[in-house]
Amino acid sequence: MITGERMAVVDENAAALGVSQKQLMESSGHALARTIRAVADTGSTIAVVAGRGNNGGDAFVAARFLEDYDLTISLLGRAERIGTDIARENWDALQRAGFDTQEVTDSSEFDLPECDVVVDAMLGTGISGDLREPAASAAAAINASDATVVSVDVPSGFDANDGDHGDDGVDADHVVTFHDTKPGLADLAADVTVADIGIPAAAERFVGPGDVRLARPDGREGRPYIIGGGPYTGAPALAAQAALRGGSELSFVAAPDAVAGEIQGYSEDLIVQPYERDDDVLTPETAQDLLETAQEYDNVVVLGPGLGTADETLEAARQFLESFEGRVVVDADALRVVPNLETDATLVCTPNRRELAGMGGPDVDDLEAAADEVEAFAADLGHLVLAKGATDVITDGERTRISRSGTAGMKVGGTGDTLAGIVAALMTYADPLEAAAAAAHVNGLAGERLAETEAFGFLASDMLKEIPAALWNETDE
Ligand SMILES: NC(=O)C1=CN([C@@H]2O[C@H](COP(=O)(O)OP(=O)(O)OC[C@H]3O[C@@H](n4cnc5c(N)ncnc54)[C@H](O)[C@@H]3O)[C@@H](O)[C@H]2O)[C@@H](O)CC1
Ligand SMILES: [K+]
Repeated sequence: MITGERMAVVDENAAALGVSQKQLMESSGHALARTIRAVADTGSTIAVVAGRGNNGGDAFVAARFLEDYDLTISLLGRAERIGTDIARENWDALQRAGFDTQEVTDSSEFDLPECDVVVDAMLGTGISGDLREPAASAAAAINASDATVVSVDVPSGFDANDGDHGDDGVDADHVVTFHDTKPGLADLAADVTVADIGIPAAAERFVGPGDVRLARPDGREGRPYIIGGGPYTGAPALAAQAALRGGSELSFVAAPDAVAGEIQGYSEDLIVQPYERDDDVLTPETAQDLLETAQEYDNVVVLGPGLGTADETLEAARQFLESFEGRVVVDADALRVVPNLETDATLVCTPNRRELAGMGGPDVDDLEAAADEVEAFAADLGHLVLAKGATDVITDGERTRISRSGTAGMKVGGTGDTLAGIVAALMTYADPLEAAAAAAHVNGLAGERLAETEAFGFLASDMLKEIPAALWNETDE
C-alpha cells in the first residue's frame, strides 16, 4: 500500500536513478492497455476521457496499444493547457499519428460518445478537493452510461492519500493502479489490478530528492528547543544553528549559566536561556523547569548535544523523557537512557556506531548491510532510530530507508550535531520518519557540496551555510 503523496516521492527518486517519468508513463499506459483489452471484446467501441495531468497522459500512451479498436479520445480542456511535458508529448504523438481526438473546452459541450468501454483518465493522484467542471459533468455522464468503466490509477474523484471518494466521483468497474495499491481502493466495488511499471526498489529504499521535497519546510516555522551544553559548548551551538538553516524561525538553547555566554558567543542568531539554578550540568531539578517550558511552547526538543555523562545529568535526561509527551531528537550522551525508558514522547534517536552498540543495537561497520538488524532493534526499542555512519539507516521498526549521501570528510567532529538540528527543523512539518530520512540525506549533501572544493578539510561549522542549498536547491535540479 502506498499513498499518492508517497508515490510522487518514489517517482521523483526513480527519475534521479535514471528511470524517467516518461518511461514510467509508457509502462503505465501499456499496463492499462492490457486490462482494457481484457475487458473489451474485439470490435468494441472505446471512449477515453482524459484530464490535463499525467493521469490523462497514461491513457494517451494506452491509445497507441489499442489502435485495432474503434477508439475516440476526449481531452477535458484545451491541449495548450496540458499540465506536464510528458503528457503533452504523448498527446502530440496522437495528433501526428492521426488518432481520433477532440478537445472539450466547455462542460456543456461534453457528450460521452456511444461506447462499450469508457477509460476514465480524468484525475489520478494529482486531485485536490471535489471534482470541478468539466470533470464533474463528465463523471456524471460516465456514471449514467451502461459502458464498462476502466479507471486509470484511481477512479476520478478518489483521494489516494486518505481513501475518500467524493460523492460525484466516477463509479469504476475496473481500476488499473500503478506500482502498489492505494489506501481505500480495496473498499470500492471495483476490480483492482496492480500493475508493475518498473520502478526500481531502490527508489523506495534509498532516500532521494523526492523524500527531501516531501519533508522540507515550505515556510519559516518551528522553534526547536535544544537542551545541551555543559561540559561541551560547540555541540548545542551547531545543532541550534543547523535548525535555523533548516527553516526554523527561532532556535533556543537551554544551558548552564556558566557556559551560556560562550554558546551565545558562537552565534548572535541563537536565543540562549541560562538555567535558573547555579549548576554546571543538567540536573533533575533543572530538567523539571525545562519540561515546563518545552510543554508550554509545544516545541520539538533536541536533548543531548554536549550534556556530558554525569550521573545526575543522565538521571535528568531520563526524567525529562519520562514526563515529556512531545517530539524529541535524542542525541549523544542522552541516548544511554533510552533503552528501557517509559515514555509517551515521540523519539528520534540519532546514534553513531558506538552509541548504537552501547544502546544494545548491532555493532557493525556497514550499516546498510545490517539494515534489517537496525530495523529489528528499532522495533524492540519502540522508537525511531537514525543510525549514523558512512551510510545512514533510518527506521521506525517497520519502514526503513537508507541514505547514501555524505563524504569521508564528514568524519570530522560536529556533523552529528548539525544532523540533529536539521531533524528538529524538519520535524516541525513532516512525519518523524520522513523528517529523519530527509535530514540525514540533506546533511550528507551539505558535506558533499563542501567536499567538491575542500576535500577532507572542511568543518561541521562550514556545513551550516550549505544546508539551505542542499535542502531547497539541490533537489530542484
Ligand atoms: N507518480 C508516478 O509514479 C506515476 C504517475 N503516473 C500517473 O500520473 C498521475 C498523477 O498525475 P498528475 O500529478 O499530473 O495529476 P492528475 O493527472 O491526477 O491531475 C492533475 C490535473 O488535475 C487538475 N485538478 C486537480 N484537482 C482537480 C479537481 N478537484 N477537479 C478538476 N481538476 C482538478 C489539476 O489542475 C491538474 O491539471 C497518476 O495518478 C498516474 O495516473 C504514471 O504516469 C506513472 C507514474
Ligand atoms: K482516473
